Amino acid sequence: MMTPHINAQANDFAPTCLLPGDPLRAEYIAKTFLDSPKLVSSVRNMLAFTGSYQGTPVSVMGSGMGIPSISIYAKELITEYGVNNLIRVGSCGAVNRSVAIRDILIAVGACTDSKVNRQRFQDHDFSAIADYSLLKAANDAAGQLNLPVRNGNLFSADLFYTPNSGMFDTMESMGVLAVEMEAAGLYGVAAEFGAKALAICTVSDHIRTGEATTAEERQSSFEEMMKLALETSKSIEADTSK
Ligand SMILES: O=P(O)(O)O[C@H]1O[C@H](CO)[C@@H](O)[C@H]1O
Ligand SMILES: O=c1cc[nH]c(=O)[nH]1
Repeated sequence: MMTPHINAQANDFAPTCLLPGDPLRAEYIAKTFLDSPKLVSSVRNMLAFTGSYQGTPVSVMGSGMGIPSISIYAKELITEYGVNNLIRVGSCGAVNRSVAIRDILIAVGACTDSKVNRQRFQDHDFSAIADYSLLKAANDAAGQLNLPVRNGNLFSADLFYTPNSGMFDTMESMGVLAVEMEAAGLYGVAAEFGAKALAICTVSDHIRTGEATTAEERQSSFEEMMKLALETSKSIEADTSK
C-alpha cells in the first residue's frame, strides 16, 4: 500500500500521529522518546516513525511547512492509514506582548489568510477549532506535568515573509497570540475527513521584541512540548480503550 506521498504499509501508523513541521524533529522525537521506533515512510525525506510511548503506540511524521504541505499528509494519514488523532507540535512567532519566548501555546482555534477552508465551506468563514477531547487531554496532561501552557487563538499565515507587517498589530488587537503556518489547515482537513486535531506550538521567536531562542533553548523547550503531546496521546489512547 502506498499513497503518492507516503510509502508505509497498511497498518504501519498508530491511531495518533504527532506532526512537527521538520522531519528531523520527527526523527528526534522518535529516537528520544519512543520505544522500538520503526521508520515507516521516507518519501521526499518526510520521515515517519511508529513506536510506543510508555506502552502506547504512537506515530510521528514531518508535515513540511505551510498549509498545502500539512494538508497532503494529514489527508492521506486519515483516509488511507486510519490515523484519527493528529497533533501538531510546532514552533511559532509571538505577536502578542502578553506572550513570552518559549511559552507553550495550545491552539483552541486558528485564523488564517489562506483560502483553503473557504474552498471547503462554500466561501464562508469556517471556524477552525481544535477537537475538544484533545484540547482537554492536553490541558490535563499539562497540569500533570506541572507545565504552564496558554490556550488561545493562533494565526496560520501563508507567507513567512509577509509584505504586510501592519497585520501583526491587528492580530494583537484581536487577541491572537502567535503566528505559525499550519494549524488552520490541519483543523480544516480534520473537519472535512472526520478526524480529531490539535496544534501545540512553542514560541521560538518574538515578532514584537525581536527576541529569539538559541538552538539549544529550542531543543529543551521543544522537549517539554513533545512530552506534553506524547502524554496527551497516551491519555486519549487510555480513554478510547476503556
Ligand atoms: O517549526 P514548524 O513546526 O515547522 O512551524 C513553524 O516553522 C515554519 C516556519 O519557519 C512553519 O512551518 C511554521 O509553522
Ligand atoms: O511561522 C512562523 C514560525 C515561527 N516564527 C514566525 O515568525 N513565524
